[in-house]
Amino acid sequence: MSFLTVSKVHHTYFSSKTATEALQDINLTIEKGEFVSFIGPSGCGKTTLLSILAGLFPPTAGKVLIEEQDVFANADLSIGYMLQQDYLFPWRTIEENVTLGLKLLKVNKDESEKLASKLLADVGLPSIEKKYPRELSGGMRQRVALARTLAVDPKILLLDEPFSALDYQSKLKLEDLVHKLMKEYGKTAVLVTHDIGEAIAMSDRIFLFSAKPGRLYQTFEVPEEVRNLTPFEARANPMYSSLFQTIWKELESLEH
Ligand SMILES: Nc1ncnc2c1ncn2[C@@H]1O[C@H](COP(=O)(O)OP(=O)(O)OP(=O)(O)O)[C@@H](O)[C@H]1O
Repeated sequence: MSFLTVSKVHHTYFSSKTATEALQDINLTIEKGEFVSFIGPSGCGKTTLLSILAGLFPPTAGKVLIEEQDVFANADLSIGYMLQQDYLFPWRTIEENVTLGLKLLKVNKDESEKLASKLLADVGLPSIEKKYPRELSGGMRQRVALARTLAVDPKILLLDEPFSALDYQSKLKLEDLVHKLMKEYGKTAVLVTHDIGEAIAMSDRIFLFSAKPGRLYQTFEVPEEVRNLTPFEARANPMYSSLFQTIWKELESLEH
């Protein structure tokens, strides 16, 4: 049995006047510890599927199971979400932001603060516990958001374009960091991105979706040689360039 199974998922958004079919018959599996990306033309349903994986709403039809449990029916399945915006609370210190989820889980204060310090060091931000979000750069704030997400030890991390608001250098650095930590912590992750290069550099597999309605069009396996490199190093590998060309052409054919 796979770690995560998406089975016969359809989703239609209904309003009083219209029905928009966002996803049609999506079937896929993700293994434990795998890093996968969802890519595809705008409107192909990437965010809709990620929201369904997060259990935010149920699909119109079909099921999503994590370790054989329905994600929508089991609110206690711990799922980490990282978005384009960091959503840090400005009036709370960095430590308070990182430990917020732990507080809800009733972890004691000493233990939470110890974990926050370790995670902040892991994301390359030691000794900033007592600072406030306004004192940090965008890249630093996203690192804090990553520490906050990891603090609750989620079974899976759902990453919805978490690097897209950053400048290019910060984006590359954060990609390397997320990639390294996901491997170190043995986490399963799903990344939604518009950036083919980012998908190849970070993932084990890439799911390409077509639009109107969103269907799973093709799956690409990233060659092992590329997977064994950091995202930064991967970009200089000839196999990366070759896969980039292939996916680019497929994506272009879907957009015309
Ligand atoms: N809340 C909603 N109500 C109605 N229709 C919606 C809603 N959210 C998304 N849609 C529609 O569902 C389809 C899929 O949208 P979704 O945002 O999942 O695609 P996406 O691939 O993430 O797009 P993008 O790459 O532009 O972010 C689109 O046609 C969109 O207009």
